[in-house]
Amino acid sequence: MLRSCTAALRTLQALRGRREGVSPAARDPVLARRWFSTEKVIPKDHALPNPSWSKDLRLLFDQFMKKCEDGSWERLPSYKSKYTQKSEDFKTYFLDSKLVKEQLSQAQLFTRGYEDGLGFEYVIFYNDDEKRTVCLFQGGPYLQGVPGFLHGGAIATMIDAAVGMCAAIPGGIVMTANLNINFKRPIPLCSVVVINSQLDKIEGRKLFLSCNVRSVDEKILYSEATGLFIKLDPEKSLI
Ligand SMILES: CCCCCC/C=C\CCCCCCCC(=O)SCCNC(=O)CCNC(=O)[C@H](O)C(C)(C)COP(=O)(O)OP(=O)(O)OC[C@H]1O[C@@H](n2cnc3c(N)ncnc32)[C@H](O)[C@@H]1OP(=O)(O)O
Repeated sequence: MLRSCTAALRTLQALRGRREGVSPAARDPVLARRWFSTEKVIPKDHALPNPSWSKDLRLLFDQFMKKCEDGSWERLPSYKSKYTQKSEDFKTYFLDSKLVKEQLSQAQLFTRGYEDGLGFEYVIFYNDDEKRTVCLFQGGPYLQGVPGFLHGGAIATMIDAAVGMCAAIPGGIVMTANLNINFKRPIPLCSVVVINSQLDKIEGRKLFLSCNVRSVDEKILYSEATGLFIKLDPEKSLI
């Protein structure tokens, strides 16, 4: 069975421990054909070490992989994502789903758009009991802002992605409504930082999260953030 289209959502669903509604394959014959085809497309999981990873990043990765052994933590795979199950679910929120499908077939995840080591190198781990994620992030040379330091937009992007995953696992289909960041210290280019995200509360469709970005030795607090994510209303179109 074809797995490439479903990997991202399956991970989320598995972590959430439940499946909701009718399967998209049951609704979409094209997707169903793809799922049941014998063709095997194995997408590259980018949340794994590559030669550009620094010693710091590898050491932290190994430490968290150890924590995964008893099941308390889970490494979240990450794909450039041509056309994923998540896209399929999002499709229902757009008016012209055919057009969106064509566009999505070309789309790539923003944070995975660079060659290894040049942009966003990261891996996210999730702890379901504590409803929190830890993102290990090494920002490459193409993310420069002030010379020698990471661009604030790149930091915001990575915070959004990390906090977003922390919201999406319990919340399902969510979008960022508000992201508030205090940049306290500049992050040196190519250094490794740890982005800790925490789900604080859920009120109806609203998920409130907080986040901090620290150095590997935890001595430097680079940024702090809060985020509001909204679970999308299936009755409302996004556009
Ligand atoms: C993130 C999951 C992805 C999982 C996929 C895995 C793969 C890869 C991972 C990548 C992770 C990337 C993460 C990136 C996430 C993003 O950046 S999303 C892009 C940026 N965000 C947007 O473009 C959203 C634009 N806004 C909207 O579309 C809408 O405002 C909304 C959908 C957010 C909410 O609209 P609607 O559903 O109509 O809700 P409302 O009725 O308006 O509001 C509901 C309640 O929320 C309160 N609220 C809404 N917005 C705000 C706000 N900005 N601040 C404070 N409160 C807000 C609103 O008052 C309502 O509250 P009550 O119910 O009345 O109490």
